[in-house]
Amino acid sequence: MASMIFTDCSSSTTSRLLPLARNPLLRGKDGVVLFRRLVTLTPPNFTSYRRTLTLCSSSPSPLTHVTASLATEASATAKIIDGKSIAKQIRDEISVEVSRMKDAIGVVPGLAVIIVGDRKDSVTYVRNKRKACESVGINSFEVRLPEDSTEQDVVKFISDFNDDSSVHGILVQLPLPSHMNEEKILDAVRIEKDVDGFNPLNIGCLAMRGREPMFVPCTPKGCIELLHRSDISIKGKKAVVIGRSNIVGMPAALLLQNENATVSIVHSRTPNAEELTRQADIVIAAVGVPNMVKGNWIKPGAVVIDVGINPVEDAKSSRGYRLVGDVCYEEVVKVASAITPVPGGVGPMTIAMLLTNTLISAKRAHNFE
Ligand SMILES: Nc1nc(=O)c2c([nH]1)NC[C@@H]1CN(c3ccc(C(=O)N[C@@H](CCC(=O)O)C(=O)O)cc3)C=[N+]21
Repeated sequence: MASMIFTDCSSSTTSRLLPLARNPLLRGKDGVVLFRRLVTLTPPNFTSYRRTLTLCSSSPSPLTHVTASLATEASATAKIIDGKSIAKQIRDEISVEVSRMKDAIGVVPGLAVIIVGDRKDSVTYVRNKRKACESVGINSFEVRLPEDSTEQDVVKFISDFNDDSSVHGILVQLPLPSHMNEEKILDAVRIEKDVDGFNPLNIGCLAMRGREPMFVPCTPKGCIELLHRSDISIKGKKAVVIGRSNIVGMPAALLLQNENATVSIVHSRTPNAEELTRQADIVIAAVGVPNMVKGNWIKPGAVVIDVGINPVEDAKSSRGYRLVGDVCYEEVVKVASAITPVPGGVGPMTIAMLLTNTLISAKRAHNFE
């Protein structure tokens, strides 16, 4: 018997995406659509959330008597963690602080962003960052260099910003063109202005007990802030981070550990990734694979933070694509107790944390409490 699940977020099995009548797995010999009872390979307590197409019974005949019923068993739905509105709240708090600082000592925080090339997504993010700065009264400086610039060109601008006292944060938009050495360029940013927190010395401090990092990297910091502001306690919880990147997975795991969670990191070479993830009370997914984390990876009642922002083709969207997370939202929303949406989850928080770090940097530079 075919084992199959119909969901809107299946990414791996093409047959799931085919319309029923064209799907050879569901076609009877004579071309009549043959519905089968769908068997899911999930433990019994996971079956309730699944929207299974329960059709016919194990005896397929007579074919003329085909009945289809869409059985949707009622089940709890996760609380949606609204990153967009939490980020707005944070920007409002930053605005207040920026004004207070300006009134008290006449200093306005400044953020410099360097972008090389014209990747559509990078241009969008940089524009969003500029708008966010404007909305809170932070000065923004933007440098856009052509794709064929040299490393020296980029480093020259970084050096100028390093020496400019009106700039408190410097961000080099990633990814850089492939002919550039990313490490070398990022190393040129003074650690006191590295609001991304990517400097290895900074990561070292983040990892060590009793040390204070200069800046906490924005995306992982945004994830933790979402948990705090949603009154989700981390202490003593089992957390799984899926993905081990330098900019999200690894620092996210360090932060969770610092919050006294017991942390596992699951990655592409983890043989039992699903099983480990299923034990977690808190899951942070940061792999960059659309819809990878299915409903049956999640323990009922777990909290799920989806860091993925994967563009997938969508002719219906004006941009020609839409964004999907690393988590199969439609499935997981029925199992988890709380979940972040994509868009509108972690993305806006990343930018809010960038503004926070820029404010922290300006306050530190001027000894302003
Ligand atoms: N040096 C550096 N620092 C970064 O922090 C950095 C970077 N490079 N390179 C690219 C990634 C990605 N990133 C995002 C920020 C905001 C949204 C965001 O606001 N997303 C919106 C949707 C935006 C849209 O609709 O396109 C949302 O999720 O709701 C997404 C992605 C920062 N990054």
